Amino acid sequence: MFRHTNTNHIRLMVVGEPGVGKSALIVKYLTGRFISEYQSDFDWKYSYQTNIDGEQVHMEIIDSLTIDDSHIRWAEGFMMVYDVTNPDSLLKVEQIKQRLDTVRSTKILTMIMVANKTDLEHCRTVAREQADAMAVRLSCGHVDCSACGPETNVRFAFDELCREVALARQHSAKKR
Ligand SMILES: Nc1nc2c(ncn2[C@@H]2O[C@H](COP(=O)(O)OP(=O)(O)OP(=O)(O)O)[C@@H](O)[C@H]2O)c(=O)[nH]1
Repeated sequence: MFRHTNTNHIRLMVVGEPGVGKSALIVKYLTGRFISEYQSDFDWKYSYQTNIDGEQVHMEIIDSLTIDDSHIRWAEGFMMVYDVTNPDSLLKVEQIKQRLDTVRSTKILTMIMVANKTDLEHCRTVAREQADAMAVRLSCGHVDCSACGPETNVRFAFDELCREVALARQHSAKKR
C-alpha cells in the first residue's frame, strides 16, 4: 500500500481531552512501555521509523497540549482518543472534529477513534454503542486500546491510521 505513495513519511496528530492517555499511548507505541505519570508541559513531536506491511515508514507524531491551528494543517492523520471511564471525553471527540473541519479546507479527514483505558472495563461509563454510533457518524474506524495493556491494540491503532493516510494519498493522487 505504501509503495504507491511519493514518500513513506507520515504526519500524525493525537488529540483528545486532557488525561485520556494520549501521551501514554504514544509512548507505548514508540517504546512498548507504559509510563504512568508523564510530564506534559510542552507540545512534543516524536519521530519514529517502523515497518508496516513489510514497508519502512517514517512517521512524525504530535502530542499537543493545545490543539494548535498550525498543527491541524500540518497533520495528515488524526487519532481521536477518549477514555472509556469519562463520557465527557467522548463528547469532546465530536467537538474536536468540528474544530478540525473548520480549520481544514476539506471535510474529508483521515482519522481513527481510539477508546483508551479499556483495562478499566469495570469502571466503564461510556456505552460502547454510543461510541460506535459516533464512529459511524464521523466515518472513521474505532479501536479499543489500553496504554497499560498488551501492545498489540496500540500498535494496530497507529498502524491502521498510517494505512488510512496512505490510502487517502492514493485517492487524492488519482483525482489529480
Ligand atoms: N488505567 C489506565 N490508565 C491510563 C491509561 N492511559 C493513561 N492512563 C493514565 O491516565 C493519566 C493521563 O495519561 P496521559 O498520557 O498523561 O494523558 P494525556 O491525554 O496525554 O493528558 P494531557 O497531557 O493532560 O492532555 C495518567 O495517570 C496515566 O497513567 C490506560 O490505558 N489505562
